[in-house]
Amino acid sequence: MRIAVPRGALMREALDLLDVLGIDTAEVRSNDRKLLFEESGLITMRPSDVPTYVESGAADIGITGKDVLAEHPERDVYELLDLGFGRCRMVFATVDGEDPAAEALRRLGSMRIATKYPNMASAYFEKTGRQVEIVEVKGSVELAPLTGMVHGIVDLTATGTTLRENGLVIREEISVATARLIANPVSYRVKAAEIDAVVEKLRGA
Ligand SMILES: Nc1ncnc2c1ncn2[C@@H]1O[C@H](COP(=O)(O)OP(=O)(O)OP(=O)(O)O)[C@@H](O)[C@H]1O
Ligand SMILES: O=P(O)(O)OC[C@H]1O[C@H](OP(=O)(O)OP(=O)(O)O)[C@H](O)[C@@H]1O
Repeated sequence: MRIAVPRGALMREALDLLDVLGIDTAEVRSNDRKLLFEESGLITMRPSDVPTYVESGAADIGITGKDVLAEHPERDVYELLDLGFGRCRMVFATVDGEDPAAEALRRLGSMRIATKYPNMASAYFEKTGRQVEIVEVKGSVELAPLTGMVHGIVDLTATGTTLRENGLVIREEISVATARLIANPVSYRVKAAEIDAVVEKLRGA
């Protein structure tokens, strides 16, 4: 079985869980440039690429954040288990003080919002009846309102440090995300016993 493992924030705890399954993660832990580990069946990648590899069948199962899955609901993967770790919140934030986004809405009838999650952000503001123009950025989203490029951001926060260090405050909480175990639908049928055994072990872990 081939398993897609997220690098970055989710990696250490994902590998700890794979240890529970009896998979040897030592080589992955000791080599942060190599990507495919033939013996253990592990392939490592950015969390946002995990559903792509799992949907294509290049990996049978994988671990990624709920936020990644929510941004791309069209991906044909099964979500099997909430793994509990990697907990963070998707929030709407602006600079501290008088809310520039509310002000823009009043003045212009619309606000500019920077995010790495354009689909989730659009859906949220549509649901709450506000007109927005989404500016997609690839990272360090907190910079966008500080430069005057946008009136607010939609981004993930865990400790709140990045928001605080950049003078931003949470105005609204949109959702909570944790790491999820996902599977390729065909793999799930063909390797049902093996994948069910993984789910049971991880549920107990
Ligand atoms: N404090 C946090 N900030 C952002 N993401 C977090 C945090 N805590 C846990 N996560 C989870 O980790 C994932 C992001 O991990 P990481 O920051 O390593 O990726 P990235 O470098 O942003 O890569 P990608 O291009 O896939 O977004 C998120 O999708 C989320 O599920
Ligand atoms: O609330 P905190 O604990 O400070 O964590 C939140 C920060 O972490 C993430 O960024 P990441 O390090 O993934 O970099 P990025 O902004 O380039 O995606 C997220 O996008 C926030 O910027």
